[in-house]
Amino acid sequence: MWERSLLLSAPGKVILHGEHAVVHGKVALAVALDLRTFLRLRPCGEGRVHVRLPGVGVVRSWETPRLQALRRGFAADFDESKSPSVEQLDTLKEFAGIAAGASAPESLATLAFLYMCLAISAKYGDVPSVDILVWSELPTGAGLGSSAAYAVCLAAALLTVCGAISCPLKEGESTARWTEEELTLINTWAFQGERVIHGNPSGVDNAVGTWGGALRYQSGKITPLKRVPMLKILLTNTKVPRSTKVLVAGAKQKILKFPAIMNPVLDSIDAISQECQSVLEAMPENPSPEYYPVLEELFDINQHHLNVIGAGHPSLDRLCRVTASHGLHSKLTGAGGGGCGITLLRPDTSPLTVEAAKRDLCACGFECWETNIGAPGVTLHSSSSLNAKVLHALLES
Ligand SMILES: Nc1ncnc2c1ncn2[C@@H]1O[C@H](COP(=O)(O)OP(=O)(O)O)[C@@H](O)[C@H]1O
Ligand SMILES: C[C@@](O)(CCOP(=O)(O)O)CC(=O)O
Ligand SMILES: [Mg+2]
Repeated sequence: MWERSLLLSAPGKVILHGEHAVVHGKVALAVALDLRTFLRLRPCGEGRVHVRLPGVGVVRSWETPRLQALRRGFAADFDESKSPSVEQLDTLKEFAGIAAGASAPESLATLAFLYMCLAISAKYGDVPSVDILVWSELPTGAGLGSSAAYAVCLAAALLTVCGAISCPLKEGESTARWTEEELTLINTWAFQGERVIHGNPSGVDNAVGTWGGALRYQSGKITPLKRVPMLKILLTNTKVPRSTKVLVAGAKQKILKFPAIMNPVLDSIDAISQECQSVLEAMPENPSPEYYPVLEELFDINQHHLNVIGAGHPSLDRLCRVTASHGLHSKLTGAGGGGCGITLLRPDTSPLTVEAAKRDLCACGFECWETNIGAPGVTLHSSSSLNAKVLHALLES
C-alpha cells in the first residue's frame, strides 16, 4: 500500500520556432514557461483510484480490481516504446463510457489517464489505491503545452507510486528532481500520454515539461541550448479554442497533397530554428538591442510560413497587426488555429509601449501577460514550497 502524499508539477512551454515542422523531423526551439500544472496524490484505503481534473470537469473513480481485470483483458502488451493501439483505446473508451469519435477535453484527459495507469501498472506493478487531483495554471488547448504538462505529471506520479522510479524529496527539503535516467523514463511515458491526446505528437512538449529550461528538439534528440539570454516575451491568448490533434492532422494532409510546395516551407522553418539558435547562443545574458532585428524578422517570416501550413487564424492575424502597430513582432506558438501568440519585447522597448500594446490586445478580447522563460522541469514539492493560490487549489478541493 502506498502511504505517502505527493505534490508535483510540470511546466508549460512556448515554442519559439519549429511548431508543426517538428512533427515532420525538423528542428524546434522550445522554452519552459513559468506557468505549471500541479498534481496532488494521496493514498486512500478504499481499493479505488479516484481522479479529479477540475480544468476539464472530470471526477471519476474506479475500483482497482476492475482496472486489473481490464488490463488482463488486453491482448497486446503495453510498453513505453509502443504506441497506444486503436484497439486498446477503443476498449478503454468503452470501459469509461466515452463515445467512439469523442475528442472533447474531458474525454481525451480521461482516456490518457486510463491508458497511462494501465500501461504503467502492467509494466511495473499495480497502481495502488490513490486519490489524484490535477490542477493547472495553464489555459487548456491554447498552444502552451497543457496536454504535455498533464501527461508529464501523470507519468511522474504513476511511475513513483508503482515503484519504477524513486521519490527523491527528503524530509525538510522544499523541492526535488529525479535523476537523468528517471527523467528519461518519465519523458518516455509522458510521450505515450501525449499520443493519446494528440494522435501524432513530435515529443517536444513533453521533453520541455520533463527537463525544463530551453532546448533544441529534433526527432527525439533533446539538446539543451548552450546559453539562453534573458528574453522578455509577451504572451497573448486569443481565447479562440482549437485542437492540436485536428491542426496537426490538417498540416499533414496539406503536406501529403502538395509535397513539392510544402516541403520547402518545412525546410525553411528548420533553417529559421537553426538561425535563431545561433543568434541566441551568441547573445550575452543581458543582450543589447542590436541582436533583436534578426530575431524579429525570423518571427515575421515564420508566422507567414505557419499561415501557409494552415495553422493561422484571423484572431492571430489581428494579434500580429495590433502588436506591429506598436513596432512589436509576433507569431503564433504551439499548434495555432487560435490559442496563443508570442511577442518579442526588446530590452529598449519602453514600458509605455508594452502597456499600450496590452491595452489594444485586451480591447480585442484577448488576455495577455508578460512572462519569464526557462522554468525548471518536472519537480516534486513540499507543501511549504507552494504559493497560497496553488495550495488552495490543491488542498482545499
Ligand atoms: N489540467 C488538465 N487536466 C486534464 N487534462 C488536461 C489538462 N490540461 C490539458 N489537458 C488535456 O490536454 C488537452 C489539450 O491539449 P492540446 O489540444 O494539445 O492543447 P495544449 O497542449 O496546447 O494546451 C485537453 O483536451 C485535455 O484532454
Ligand atoms: C504543433 C506542435 O508542434 C506543437 C503543439 O503544441 P500545443 O499542443 O498546441 O501546445 C505539435 C507537436 O510538436 O507535437
Ligand atoms: Mg498539446
